[in-house]
Order: sequence, then structure tokens, then C-alpha cells
Amino acid sequence: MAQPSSSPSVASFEGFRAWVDDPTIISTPTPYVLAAAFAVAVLFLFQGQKSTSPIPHLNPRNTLEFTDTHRKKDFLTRSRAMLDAWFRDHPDKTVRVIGDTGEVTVLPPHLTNEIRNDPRLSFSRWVYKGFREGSRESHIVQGVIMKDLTKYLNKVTEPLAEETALVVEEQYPASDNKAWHTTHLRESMLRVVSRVSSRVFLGDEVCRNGDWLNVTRNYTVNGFRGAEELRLWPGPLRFFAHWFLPSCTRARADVREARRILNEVLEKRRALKQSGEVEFDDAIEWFEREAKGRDYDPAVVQLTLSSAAIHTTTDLISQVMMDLCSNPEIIDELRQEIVRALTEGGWKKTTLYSMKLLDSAIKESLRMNPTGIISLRRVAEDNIRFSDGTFVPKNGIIAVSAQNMWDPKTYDKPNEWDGRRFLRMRETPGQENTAQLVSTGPEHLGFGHGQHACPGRFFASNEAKVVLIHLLLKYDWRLVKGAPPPKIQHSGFSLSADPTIKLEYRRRTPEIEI
Ligand code: HEM
Repeated sequence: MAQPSSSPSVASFEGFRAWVDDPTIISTPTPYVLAAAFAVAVLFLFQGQKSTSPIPHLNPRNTLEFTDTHRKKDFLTRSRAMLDAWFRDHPDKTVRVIGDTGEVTVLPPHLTNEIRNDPRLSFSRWVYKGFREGSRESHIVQGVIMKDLTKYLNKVTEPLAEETALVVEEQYPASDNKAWHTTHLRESMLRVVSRVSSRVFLGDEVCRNGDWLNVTRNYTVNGFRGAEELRLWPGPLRFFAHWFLPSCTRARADVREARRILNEVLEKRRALKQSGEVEFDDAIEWFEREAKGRDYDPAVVQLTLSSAAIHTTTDLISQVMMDLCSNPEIIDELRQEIVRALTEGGWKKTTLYSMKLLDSAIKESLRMNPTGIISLRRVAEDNIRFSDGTFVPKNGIIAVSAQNMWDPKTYDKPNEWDGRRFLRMRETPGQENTAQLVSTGPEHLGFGHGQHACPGRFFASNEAKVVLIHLLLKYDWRLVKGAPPPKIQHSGFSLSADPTIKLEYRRRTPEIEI
């Protein structure tokens, strides 16, 4: 009887049959048995545990699929259609999908209030799963946003306005009031927002440092793209793959560059502080205070802050600008409100609060284009059964569908942008507070809801208003004639403003000097 070759890779079929037929093989472990056991173990590892949940699944793996990679790729393009169809036909029923981070149980909107403050549902574990670096030292970041940034909103309004005036002039140059110019909206807005946010986060010197602005803009893109690409790899291979993926390599280089820039700034500041001549009051100092002597990485906290703040705010302001250009009849009314409020109150938090039409228009753009088609993503820290009977096992990922925001039962003509919608609601007794941009609730999950609702929303709201005031009073805006209309983009669970859109602008003389 032919013996199998000592190497399985060169074993002929005959040899293999003879080997299988050999009775001694059972009692004599050979490299073949070990290789087979290894292969089964690897397949099992990649395949993960098969779920026995009775919750319907929209895109389950086929029997012979050993990883989620194909499902995840497919979900990137079909996500919205899949979930829209499910919740249209089953508005109150939970469903499972394989999304970017693996299987997610998507709960219907009516369960929002049930999960918003449930301590068994972890937000930080979800962030860690979605973007590991983003969860490092996130407690310090939240502390600074809530204790300092929100408290000092009044104090930061004037610096915000001052920096906006400078950067808007740079990004939208125009020599006279006659000629129309074209701008790539997303690119120019990203430059405006990164500069204005950095003014508050790092002070007036660093916010004009081109190297810092490049890092702060690029890190979010490279970091999240790296995370997205890595998630297409099976979990056990990611520790290895990240060394070779170009976006991960770029993100690591961004962190190194951020450390280099910030270390120089910190050294300079230490010397100045020791001389007792200068005091600083920006997020660099707030982080020092919040850390209370604990070791932390100043570059990582600043990058975490900018990755939460800059692209989200850029996206929202860009969306508002596209919506205003598509609905230009509201622009004059907005200008009148702005001029009235600024004349009476100047650059103050309360002045921005009094611009209720502007607030309404921004909230409407966020309603149509929130950060995603789901919200309140969490990881279950225990087995959990919800009031409708839905069971989620420990370590399962859940989220709530944001479907309410586009449901005709919640909003009349939900697919039409109506800049006055939330102003009308605000004037309705009982809805004065819920209709404000910064208010959260199951009907509007633009900033999430509950204990992890976006803590930066008060700052984001003010920043968006300050930028829009400058854009509207200093320029006329319009869509490029003949170009395709802006379309909200979706990728997996994420939504974003059309990244391709160009707008035309023309200088105008503002009614008041700003
Ligand atoms: C228009 C701009 C923004 C939008 C649409 C937005 C949206 C969101 C959303 C949807 C969440 C998740 C809430 C949840 O899952 O319940 C969130 C969380 C968060 N946002 Fe924002 N955000 C914006 C601006 C900002 C800014 C400017 C900052 C910082 C200054 C910030 C800092 C954060 C942080 C730290 C969290 C995590 C909260 C936690 O850990 O509990 N965001 N944001």
C-alpha cells in the first residue's frame, strides 16, 4: 500500500485515498491530522459562532461563506434600501444585518427611550469596536467638552466670529460685487471649519499653522478609512493587516506629526507660563486640567476632539448651503433675522439663540442628512431582553433605526426640505424646546439621544451659525447651472452631504459690518 507523501501539498489523489483507507491513521497522529485540525480551527475562527437568534436577518451569510467580507461590501451600497424597505413594511420590528462592524441588531424607533440611558449598553465599547483609537482617553475628551467648551460658549463666540471672518475671506476671495466664482463646497468648508474649530481647541497660533491644519483634516479621513478597510478583514488578521494598509500607515504618520507639532507648542507654553507673563485659555489647557496630573497623550486627545468635531460640522454646514441654494426663497428672510439679532445683541451666545429661523433651517438639514441611518450604537454588556421581547446576547451590537426622521407619520412631506418646519413647531405650545437644533429625541436623532447624546452639539450649533452668518451676509450663493442636483450619499450605515458639489458665490455688501 502506498504511503502518503510526508507533505500534504504534494500528496497525489491516489496517495490521499490510500492514506484515508489506512487503518493505522486513526491511532497514529500525523502531520495530516494536525493540518486538518488546524484548518478546521481557522475556519471556525473566521466563521465565528452561528447565531440561533429568531430575529429576522436581512443579509445572512451563505453556508459556504466563511467570512463576513462579501456581506459587508455588499451592505456598503445596499444598506439604505434594505433597511428602508424593512422598516416601511415592519415599522415596529427588530431586524439583524451584517454591517460594517459585523452583525448589528437594529431596533425600531419606538425602543429609543428604552435604551437611551440603559447602563448595560456601552457606547465606549462600541466606539472601541468601530474605531479603536477614537476611544483612547475619550473620558478626558468628554469632560473637556462638557465642563469647559459648553460652559465657555459665550466666551468663544467672539473668537469664533473673528477667525471665521479671516478664513472665509481666504477661502472665498472675490474682488468685486459683480463676478461669480466657483468653489468646491466640501473642500473649502473643511478648511473653514478646521481653522475655526482649531482656534477654540488650540488657540490663535496653532489654528493658523498649515501643518497642524493638514493633520487635523487628514487624520479623520485616514483613520476612519483605515478602520473601514480593516473591518473588511477577518478579526484575527487585523493585527497584522493594519501594518500594510496605506490608510493605516498614513494615520500613524498623522499621529506622529501631531505629536511633533504639539510637543513644540507645549514646550513653548511651559516656558511662558513659568515666566508668569501669559495665561492661556483653550482646550490645550483644559485637557491639562481635566487630566489632573494623570498621564495622557495631548496629541491623541486633540485628534480625538477634531475627529468628532470637524467632519461632522463640515458636513452639516455643507448640507445647509446646498439646501439653501436649492430653496433660495428663504435666504432673504434669514438675512433679515441675522441683521436684526446682531444689531440688537452683537456676537453673543444669546444672539445666536435668538436666530430661530436659522436654527430651524439647520435642524431641517440635519434631519434629512444626519450622520447615519441608525443611531445610538451600543454593545450589550449583559444578556438583555427589551420590552417587546427582543433578546440581545452579551457582546451583541445594537442600534436604533433613525427611520422616524423620514417617516410621514412623524414629519409632513418628509422628503421635502422645509426650512421653516422646526420654527413652526417651536411656535406650537408644548414644542418650544423640543424643536430646537440642540434638542434630542426619538423623532430627531441627529445628535443621538440620552446619556451619550453628542456633548459637542452646543458648540457645533454655534459654530455652524457663525459660519453661515458670514457666508450669507457677505456673499450671494447659487447652484451651478445645469449641474446635477446635490444628492445625499450613503455608505453602509453612514450618510453624508454630496462631496462632489460645487457652488457659485458672488460678493455682496453686508447690511452690517461683521
Ligand atoms: C454637526 C456636528 C455634529 C454632529 C451631527 C454630531 C453627532 C453626534 C452623534 C450622532 C453622536 C452619537 C450619539 C449617540 O450615539 O447617542 C455624537 C457623539 C459625540 N460627539 Fe458629536 N456631533 C457633532 C459635532 C460634535 C462636536 C463639535 C464635538 C466636539 C466639540 C462632538 C463630540 C462628540 C463626542 C465626544 C461624542 C461621544 C459622546 C459620548 O461618548 O458619550 N461632536 N455626535
